[in-house]
Amino acid sequence: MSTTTATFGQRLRAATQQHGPLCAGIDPHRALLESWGLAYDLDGLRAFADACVDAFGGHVGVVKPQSAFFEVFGSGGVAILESVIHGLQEAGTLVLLDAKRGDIGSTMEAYATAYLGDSAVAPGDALTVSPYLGFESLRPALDTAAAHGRGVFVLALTSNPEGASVQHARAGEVSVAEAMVRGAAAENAEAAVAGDLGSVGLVVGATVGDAVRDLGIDLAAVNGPLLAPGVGAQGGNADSLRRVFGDALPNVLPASSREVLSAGPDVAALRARAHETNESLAALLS
Ligand SMILES: O=c1ccn([C@@H]2O[C@H](COP(=O)(O)O)[C@@H](O)[C@H]2O)c(=O)[nH]1
Repeated sequence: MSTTTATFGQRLRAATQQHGPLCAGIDPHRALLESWGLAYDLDGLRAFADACVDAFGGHVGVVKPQSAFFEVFGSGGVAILESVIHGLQEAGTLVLLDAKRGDIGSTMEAYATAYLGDSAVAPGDALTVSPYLGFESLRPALDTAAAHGRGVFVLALTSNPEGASVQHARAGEVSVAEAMVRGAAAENAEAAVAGDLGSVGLVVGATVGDAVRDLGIDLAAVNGPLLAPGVGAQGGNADSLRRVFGDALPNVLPASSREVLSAGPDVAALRARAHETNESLAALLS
């Protein structure tokens, strides 16, 4: 008897239909820990992480821990990141690990195994990846994710102003960003035929203004989730999401870290902020 595993795209669609589109970030900055009255050390990191898991687990569809803020504490920080991933998943929340990995074949294979394989210590449901060694260099992550019902989010038009110098550049006929759109759309073609959301997403910042229009990019053609960081602290809001995404708004996963996290340390207040943000985003995207 064969069993079928739901794809990441299917799981993500179900999660956002249940809870709303917000992707809540967990970014334990020093300033945030201190504003919560926590020390910037492993104990403070653990307390911060536990509060986020309590507040978001089972209440937010998808959560994005930023790996760097855990890695900075060494192996103890990585262990806390692993417990965050397990805690959220046990509560039924999808985890998009923001680690932006990207390398050549054998090394990319190791990253794919480490973050997306079934033998990984704490595999995310999806991983952010950097395509600047070429879209096809991501093949091990694309294939490992697909084989295990997981997803990847490929950087396309990042929210930082410096990104344009690389991502708007032309590579032959098309911009670098458009090449990522084409790559993701090809990976999602089968899901599109089945009427499902694909499992290969793109990262397109909420702050990129008219770049999508100016570069002639059709984001709806991706048929995959569009992670939109930059909501809140970086200045992105409902108007900017409309301006950037247009027809592709239904596939947008707006991401916000500092704006949501600033409601802590009280778990109920943090959860309430996530609910309010989700409600206003759901009204925008519906
Ligand atoms: O283009 C990108 C890609 C990733 N990020 C990440 O998202 C969060 C944003 O945090 P805020 O506090 O909501 O500004 C952070 O982890 C970034 O590394 C991004 O901002 N832009």
